[in-house]
Formats: sequence, structure tokens, C-alpha cells
Amino acid sequence: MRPLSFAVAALAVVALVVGQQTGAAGTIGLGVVGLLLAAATFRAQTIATFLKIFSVIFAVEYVLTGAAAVLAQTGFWPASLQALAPPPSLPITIAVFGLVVYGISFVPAIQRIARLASPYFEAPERTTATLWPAKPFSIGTGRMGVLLLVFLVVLNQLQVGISLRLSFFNRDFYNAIQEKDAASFWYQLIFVFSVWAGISVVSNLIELFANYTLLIRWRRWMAEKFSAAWLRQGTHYRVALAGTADNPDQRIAEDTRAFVNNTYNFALPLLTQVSTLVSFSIILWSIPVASMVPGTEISIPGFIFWMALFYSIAATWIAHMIGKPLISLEFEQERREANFRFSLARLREYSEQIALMRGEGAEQRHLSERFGDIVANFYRLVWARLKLSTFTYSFGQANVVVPYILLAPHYFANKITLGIMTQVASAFDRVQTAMSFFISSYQAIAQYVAAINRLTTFETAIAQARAATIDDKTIHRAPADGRDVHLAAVTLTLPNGSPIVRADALDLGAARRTLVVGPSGSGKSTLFRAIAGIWPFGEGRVGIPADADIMLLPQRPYLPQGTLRAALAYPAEAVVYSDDAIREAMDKVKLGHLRDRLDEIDLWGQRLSGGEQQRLAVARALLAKPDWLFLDEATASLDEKLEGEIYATLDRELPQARIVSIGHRSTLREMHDAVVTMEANDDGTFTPRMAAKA
Ligand SMILES: Nc1ncnc2c1ncn2[C@@H]1O[C@H](COP(=O)(O)OP(=O)(O)OP(=O)(O)O)[C@@H](O)[C@H]1O
Repeated sequence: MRPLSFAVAALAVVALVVGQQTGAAGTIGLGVVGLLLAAATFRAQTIATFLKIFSVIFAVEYVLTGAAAVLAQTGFWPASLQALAPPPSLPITIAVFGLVVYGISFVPAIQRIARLASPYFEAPERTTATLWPAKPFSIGTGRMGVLLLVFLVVLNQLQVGISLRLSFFNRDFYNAIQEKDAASFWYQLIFVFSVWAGISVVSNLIELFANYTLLIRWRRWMAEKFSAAWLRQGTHYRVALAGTADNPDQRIAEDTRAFVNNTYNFALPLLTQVSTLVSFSIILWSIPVASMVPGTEISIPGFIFWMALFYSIAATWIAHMIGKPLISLEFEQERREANFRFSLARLREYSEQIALMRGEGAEQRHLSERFGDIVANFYRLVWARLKLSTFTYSFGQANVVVPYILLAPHYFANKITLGIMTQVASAFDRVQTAMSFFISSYQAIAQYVAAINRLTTFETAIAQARAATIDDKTIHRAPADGRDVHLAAVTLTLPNGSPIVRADALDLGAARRTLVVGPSGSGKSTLFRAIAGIWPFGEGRVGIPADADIMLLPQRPYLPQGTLRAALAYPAEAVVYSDDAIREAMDKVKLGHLRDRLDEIDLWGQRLSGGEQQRLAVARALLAKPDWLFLDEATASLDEKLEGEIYATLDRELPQARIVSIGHRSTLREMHDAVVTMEANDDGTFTPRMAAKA
């Protein structure tokens, strides 16, 4: 950025000197805004990357077009390229854009967008890209994004130039019609219109392709980033426990898409619209229709321009006032839609239980309520949209005739030609379209703001969940001094802060097999969760032997979608274990009848019986051979005889492993060497105490 800001400053100084000597006000103006731009570019080193990209583009464009303008001013510009010499107004406009980018970097709403958007453009990971006809090449993900964005911005600006050129075609074409000049009519059509219209079509196609490429790459990166952060070290579980971000699935799938699409669909069209606004304003400004202040002799310069500007500003302001409530309504609508989807997904997941309990009626009522929520908000949304649309439709209709009404007196007084009248009408239309960009995209803006809010709160929820694990006032899981799992001064609380378990000092692992018993609800599972490092509420220290491989089997094991082989290997990849090893483990847990169905894809979580699922989880432990195995009522669905056999198998197959079980059956005591009992305290909490084996 620094060398660039020096280049901008150098050009600005040259422009000032040249302007001073030639007395050209435009060139002096070029120098003055250039100095401001140099300062802004210098300071822009600290702004978010996403905005910095625009800053650099405008600074570079200022230097290029500004240098050309100064050369033209000093007579060094080649005569053959005279038609292409930029007027000082072009670099001045570009410099204003640069200043605007720096200015908006202080607006909180823009800062939030830039903070969400920037990480992609900074991503260092390598990716492959193809630029036909060249071979695929490797490039940094962020760099690729920057290149695509820069390309698209420049292309968009060129397109504004093309539409400007076409507006002059418009003028000459209608003048040819008015003057019945057939030769000029055909010349304009064949040599001007066809060429520029062709270029416009091709550039639009290229833009479309580059645009889609950027959007899908960006979205993929964002979705991966969010899901990785959400999945890391049980964060998803803690976020759900804390209840700080509802429907994370929607945030990852839908909101990243809405954010990426909308950021692009606002940033670039906004740029296009502002460029259009400026360039067509110049046309409007130069229309030779003087208008007098009523009752005086004072004429208003740029009358048509001012009319277009005030008309559009007033309309934008009115639309904003009418459309404001849409933002919160859209946010609410998305939330309710996600809740409805979530209820449907749960219904599908618990289909069997619901069918067994004949819960369909209750489910139907629940779904109707959820949909009722959607409908209630929807009517409010429709009403708000109707109000806004009443205004935007009327405004759109009025726009067709307003410029003609303004110009008609001048046309009928023969002060302007038909060509000028149509050119002004189209320029007026462009200016007011640019100004009313916000009106036409108000609904999209509302959805955009809602997506930004949801992504920001999701990010915060993830950060809080992660911070909770390193906070002092939390349960620390650290390498233990010895080989045992050790709890020191641990208090486990519920999410609302009320304590449920107090463990001043507890050593697990003194015996090879330990059984944890206690009343239902005394916090046994919560104790296991704390040892596994996923329970964030409470404080104290849980020491875990360094490098210990810990596995925890819950009462209801999770079976992923896919093959039986994948379910057995989970969370390792299916290829990690040989067929023989997997089949051997299956035999040992008495799942031999499934040994030929390893590669069958099914909803195994619904297909297998509860006991089979629990044995499958034990087979996982046999394959993974952990150092510590925690079983949380992990064999409760088996009959006592089978449970005994499974424990005997674990004992035999994992002789090195420490086993800690939670269980209610008295028969389990025989299979363990020590017992920890959850003893009730006076304050309603429970304390796990090592008891002599009964
Ligand atoms: N996410 C949660 N939010 C609020 N309370 C919770 C949450 N998880 C557990 N609890 C409460 O914590 C207490 C201990 O639960 P826990 O599952 O640890 O008991 P347990 O001893 O394993 O019970 P059981 O023998 O019935 O399985 C219970 O009162 C339970 O309702």
C-alpha cells in the first residue's frame, strides 16, 4: 500500500504543478483529490482486506487515468489516440470512490460485512484453478479470490463505459431519424451499435462466468470454515448446550450462501450504480436547458441533473422509511422457517418411537403450530412488502414519463432535438435507477442483514464456547501427573449455574475396572462428560494421563449414514481396519450374523436393535483398543448373561485398558474391581466416593 500511496501522491503533485502552470481548474482538482487519496491509501493499510482490495483498485486506476489526463493536458498524449484521452473528471471520480471506500470502512455495518468477508481473501491454502486454454495451476485460495474480484470490478467499470458509449449512439441515432438521414442511420446501426452491443454481450457472459466461479469458491471456503470451527473439540455440543445459536445447520448451509451472494450482489452493482450515477449525471448536467428560479432572472445550472437527484433522493428516503420494519420481519421469518425444518428433521429421526407411541397426532399439532408461526409472521411480512411495493411500483411507473414532462416544454419550443430528449430520458432513468438501487433491493437488503446477523451471532457463539474451555472459571482438562484420571476440586454445575456434583479428590484407575453407581439424576453421565472434556459448566481440574487414548461409549451409540463397515470403524475411516479385523471383532461381540453385510448402505441406526447397536459400539472399542474405556450404561440393553459375556470379552481383549462403567445392575459389580458411589450431600449435590467393593 505504501509505494502505491507514494505513487498517488507523486501524480497528485505533478497534476498540481501542471494545473498551476496551465491554469486548468480540472487538473488542479485532480491534484487536490489526489493528495487526499494518497493519505487515504496510506491509512488504508489497516482496513479490512475486503475493502483494501477496492482501495488498491481505485488507487491504481487513479494513477493510470490521472497520468493519461495529465499527459493529455501537457500535449504529450499521442494525437492518434486523442479520442481515448481521459478528461480529468474520470480520475477525479475514481479518486472520490477511493475516498468513499476509506470513509465507509468506519461505518459499523460495513465493518461487520468486511470482517465476515475478508478471511476468504486472506486464506493461504493452495487451490487449483483453470484458465482455459492454459493448464490447471496451483494458487493461494485468497489470492485467487482477489484476482477474480479485481477482474470483476474492472470489468464492471468497463461495462459502465460501454453503456455510456451506447447512450451517445442513442442520441445520434434518434437525431438521424429526426433528420431523415438514412446514411447516418445505417452507419450508427451497423458500425456503432453492433460493435458495442456485441462487446457488451461478450463482456456480460465473461462476467457471469467469473462471478459464479468466485461465488462458489468463496461459499465453499466459508461453509468449510464455519463447519470446521463448529465441529472442533465438541464446540457444536457446547453451542447447543448454551443455546446461543439456534439452527446452526441453516447458518452453515443457507446463511453463508446468502452472505456470499449478497455481498457480491451489493458491492459490485453498487459500484456500477455509483459509476453510472456519476457518468450519466455529467450528461444530465451538460444538457442545455436553462431553467429560471420562478419570479427571478436567475437561471439554475444543471437543472435536469438537480431534478433527477432530488427526485431520487426523496424517493430513496421514503422507501427506506416504509421498508425499515422489513429487516426484523425477514430475520424472524428465516428463524421460523428453520424451526419448522428442524421439527420435520426430528420427526424423521425419531420416526420409530413416534410410530410406536402413536405420537402422530401430537406431531401433527406441533407441526401445525410451527407452521402457524411461519404464517403469522408471513402476513406481517406481506403487509410490509405490500406497503413498500405500492410505493416502488408507483415510482417505477412515474419514472417512464417524468423526464419527458420536464423536457417537453423545451422540445416543443424547439430548444432541444429528439435525440437529446431521448438521451436525457435514458440518462434520467439511469440516474434514478442508480439512486433507487436501495429501493429495488430493499427486500434483498433485509435478508442480507438478517444473514449477517445470524453469521455474526454464530461466530460469537462459537468463540464463546471455545473461550469457555480456556477460561479460568471452568473445568480444566490437563495432562495428569500420574497414569490415572484424577479430579481435583471439581464442581460440576447445570447450565443455569446450580451445582450438581462436587468432587474434591477422585482417582479413577487405581483399579483396572471401576464401576460408578448412584441414584438416577445424580450426575454420573455429567461426570463422564466432564472427563471427556465436553461439559463446560463448572470449575476445577480434570487430570488426564498424557497421550492417553480415551473412548466413551454412551447408552445410545451414534451410527453414521453409510455402510456397516463405516459404522464399525467410526470415527476412524473405514479403510483403517482390515476385513478380517472387523469380522473378528463382530464375532467377539456376537454380531457374526452381519459379517457379510459390511458394505451395505443402510440407516443402521434404525435397522439394528438397541442391543445390536450397543454391541456394535463395543466392537468399535475392540478395534480402536483405547487406553481408557468409559461405558455409560453402554450394555444396558443386553440381558444379564450377554452383558457378562461382553464384559468378559472386553476384559480378555483389552487387557491394558482401564475400564470405568456406569450401570445400575447389581450383577455388574462382579465384573469390576472397585466401585465409586455418588453420595448425596446436604445441599442436594452428589459426591463420587471410592468405596470398598461390596
Ligand atoms: N443440558 C442440560 N441442561 C439442564 N440440565 C441437565 C442437562 N444435562 C443434564 N442435566 C441434569 O443434570 C442432572 C444429572 O444428569 P446426569 O445425566 O448426569 O445423571 P445420571 O446420574 O447419569 O442419571 P441416570 O442414571 O438417570 O442416567 C439431571 O438432573 C439432569 O436433568
